Amino acid sequence: MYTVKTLNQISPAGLRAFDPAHFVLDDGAERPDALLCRSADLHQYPFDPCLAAIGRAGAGVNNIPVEECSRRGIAVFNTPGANAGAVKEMVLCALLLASRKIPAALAWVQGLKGETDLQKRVEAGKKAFIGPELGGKTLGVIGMGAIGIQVANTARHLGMEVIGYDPYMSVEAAWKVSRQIAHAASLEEVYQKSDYITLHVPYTADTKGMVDAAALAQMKDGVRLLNFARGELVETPALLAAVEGGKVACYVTDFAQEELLGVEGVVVLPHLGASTPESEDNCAVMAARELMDYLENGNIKNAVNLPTCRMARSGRVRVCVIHRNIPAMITQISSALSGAGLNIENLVNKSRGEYAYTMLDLADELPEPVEGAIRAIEGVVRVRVLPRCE
Ligand SMILES: NC(=O)C1=CN([C@@H]2O[C@H](COP(=O)(O)OP(=O)(O)OC[C@H]3O[C@@H](n4cnc5c(N)ncnc54)[C@H](O)[C@@H]3O)[C@@H](O)[C@H]2O)C=CC1
Ligand SMILES: O=C(O)CCC(=O)C(=O)O
Repeated sequence: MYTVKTLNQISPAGLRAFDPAHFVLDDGAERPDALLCRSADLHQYPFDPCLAAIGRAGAGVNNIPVEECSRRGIAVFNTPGANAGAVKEMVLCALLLASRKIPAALAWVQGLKGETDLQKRVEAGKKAFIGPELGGKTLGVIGMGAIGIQVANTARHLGMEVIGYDPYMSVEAAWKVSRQIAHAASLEEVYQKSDYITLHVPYTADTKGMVDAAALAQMKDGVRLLNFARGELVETPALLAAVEGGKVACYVTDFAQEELLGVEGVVVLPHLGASTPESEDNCAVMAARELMDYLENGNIKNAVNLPTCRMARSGRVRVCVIHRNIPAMITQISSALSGAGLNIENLVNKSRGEYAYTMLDLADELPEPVEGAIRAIEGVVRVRVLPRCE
């Protein structure tokens, strides 16, 4: 049995995906095999040595200390694209919120309750909320991943010109981009050409504060900026100064900060981008499946710190070794096995950056001393021995 502890409200569809014959969901567990979370901040979380995996039901993993997890041999999974549709829809809404002064107009009209001459007041007052149409305007999309691509492609249907910037885009992602989307060679190009800019990059050391005073200065006067990626991408004092000075006509963000609340020209949403039943189900089910396959079979799909790795089961036990990506690891592991007279039925080895992963299927049980010998090899981070589930 494997124990999984959840750290946020996870969709019941995801919880139901765990096979009760092999998995126990226990939120009080002190030594779980896996954690399943959404945005819970795990940077100070006391990881137990038993913990083998973390499933993030969502895209961003900035709430997880990924490097520390790698050092400890904890696989970190996310659910690429599973909530992209929900965020795309919210971004489309945000384009209109930013353009047509909808939040301010709503607040104003509500304040007219009980007034006499309501129609007259409305018709006289509505001129305060005039805002431009999206058609014919240029939208700059920074980060052409699962969300950015959907936003870019859909914005074309609103009659917008769209330019996308992503120097790290995968070939697979590129196939999904409409041919009508222009490619921006630099951030400067996006800043200078766009009437609307939307951010869809992960929060990393590289992207932290990327929208600072210098970036804002390059943008068009009256630009509308949308942030459904992470609050930390935008330097708040610089943004507030740009809103105050009219450089930014509107900032719509999904990330609440005290300084942003109540500011005219700033619309703050309570991290609602992925909050649809559909995307909560998608994320939770995908994360549950990733964790189950990893815990039971050692297969890795959608890990952010380990290579994709899959092998059909054969033999009696599977030995899964996370190790440093350095020479002679496979030789040493297979020597430990052959020295004990054990035959490797099948083997797969994949690497990703500093780490590599080797799975070996053995015809026989792995004696404890041999397991110990593999653990003792310099560069081995973690060894898991998985019996074949019936
Ligand atoms: N508001 C919400 O509820 C949600 C927010 N998010 C946030 O949105 C981010 C993006 O999500 P997805 O599109 O699903 O992720 P993704 O991984 O599919 O796409 C991210 C893209 O950003 C690109 N990128 C990375 N660094 C870049 C840089 N410096 N400049 C330009 N492009 C860069 C990558 O190449 C990739 O194509 C997540 O990391 C998360 O922080 C995601 C889902 C829900
Ligand atoms: O779980 C959520 O609602 C947040 C989603 C999110 O921010 C993400 O997937 O990166």
